[in-house]
Amino acid sequence: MTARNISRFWEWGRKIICVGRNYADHAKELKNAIPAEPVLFLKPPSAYVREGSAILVPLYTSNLHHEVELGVVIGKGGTAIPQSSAMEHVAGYALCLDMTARDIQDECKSKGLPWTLAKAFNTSCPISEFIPKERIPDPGNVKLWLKVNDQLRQSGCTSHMIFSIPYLISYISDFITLEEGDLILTGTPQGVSAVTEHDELQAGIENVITMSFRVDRQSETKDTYKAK
Ligand SMILES: O=C([O-])CC(=O)C(=O)O
Ligand SMILES: [Mg+2]
Repeated sequence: MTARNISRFWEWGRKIICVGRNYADHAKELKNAIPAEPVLFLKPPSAYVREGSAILVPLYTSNLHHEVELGVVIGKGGTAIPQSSAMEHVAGYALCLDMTARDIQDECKSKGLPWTLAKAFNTSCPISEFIPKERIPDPGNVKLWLKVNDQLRQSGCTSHMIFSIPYLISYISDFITLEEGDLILTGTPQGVSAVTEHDELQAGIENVITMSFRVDRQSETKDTYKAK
């Protein structure tokens, strides 16, 4: 048996914990209140998609949005981790997209239902290569950007996060035990917008990494989700 390698964390089948509304400009563009505590939701490991494969638009949405986010890869698990030692639990980072079926999310919000079908579908979590911790000495001050068909749509800096990475690790681990190989998506800055099939997405962490994905339509005709 070969040893597991954290640089292929997406193969481990661990949790993807997402933070929402962590940038005031994005909360504002969707007319959401600035949260007093982090807003959390989950994606399953089946949401991962790697460069070379396409992001598939679910058949039930007509408004699939991109959200570029810094991902934090957990290297050492823990429960009730204090903020002061939170960074010792980080193995590295990944550039991530939190693909969101915005129309479905709006509907779930209005009905008071969970966001699962809006956020957790197959290919809803495109990720870059693993970025070792040393390559981002200050994760609280990196620039994220995203282009659709060469047009800049999102450009933000992690210094504008409402809740810092140590705060998020500490907060989450009070409720959900963090395990080696878990990924935390830290929220998106403003500029989210719709993508459709044949679009080309490019995203980057300035001076660290870039990645690209194409968008395709789901080929199956099975559409079991009934919105009405
Ligand atoms: O769907 C949303 O707007 C919440 C979210 O994921 C984010 O802010 O990154
Ligand atoms: Mg998000």
